Amino acid sequence: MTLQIHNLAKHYGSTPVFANVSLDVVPGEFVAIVGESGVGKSTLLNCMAGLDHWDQGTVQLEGVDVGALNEDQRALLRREKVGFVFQAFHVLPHLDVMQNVALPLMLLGQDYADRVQAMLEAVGLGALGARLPQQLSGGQLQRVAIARALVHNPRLLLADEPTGNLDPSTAALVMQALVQQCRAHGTSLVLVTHSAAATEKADRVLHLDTDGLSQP
Ligand SMILES: Nc1ncnc2c1ncn2[C@@H]1O[C@H](COP(=O)(O)OP(=O)(O)OP(=O)(O)O)[C@@H](O)[C@H]1O
Repeated sequence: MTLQIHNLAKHYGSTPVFANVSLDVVPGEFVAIVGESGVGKSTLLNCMAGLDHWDQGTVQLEGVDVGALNEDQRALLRREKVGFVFQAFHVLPHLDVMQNVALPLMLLGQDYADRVQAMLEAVGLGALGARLPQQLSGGQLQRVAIARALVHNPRLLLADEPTGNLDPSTAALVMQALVQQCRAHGTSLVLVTHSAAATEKADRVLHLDTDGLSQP
């Protein structure tokens, strides 16, 4: 199992965000999570990556109990096993496209030249490696983020509203690249979104509300 969440509950102070969240994600599966604004979708995604703390329940990533790890151990697990794609792209402006995509491999101390170029070609950016982010369109920037998120072959990719800043046709191309690359790498994908179009290729669509995840 790539991800196992059991009975997760989270509060901010005395305000409950969600409770009773349980989810199993198998290798290569694409799960989309939808739900009203403010219901805790981003918070749940952050808990999956051990970036946020929860009050009750367990999160296991590839069989590792994330709640039992200290911050350094969580960071290491994340670096090896998880990739992220966010709405706001989060590419580093002073690094060129190749350097941005190489970052996860550099942090892991792995060889990157061939792998980065292959990843850029896979998302249709093979000729743009030397460009700076400011010289790219929104759709191209998000494809850089996808290449960077998958370059180290993580087991789980967490995508938080990855098409939120894109027009519908660019959004469709970005989702196609995201799903295609996850499938090609056997990477499980958990996507949080408001976009019905973005959920189209999902194996499962789940609805988050204050009392957990359910089929919509
Ligand atoms: N650091 C924080 N301190 C207190 N409350 C917070 C904090 N971060 C988020 N919240 C609250 O927790 C709830 C869940 O936020 P979250 O961003 O996870 O929701 P979401 O479902 O992803 O929303 P959206 O769809 O609008 O992005 C919201 O009510 C938000 O106001």
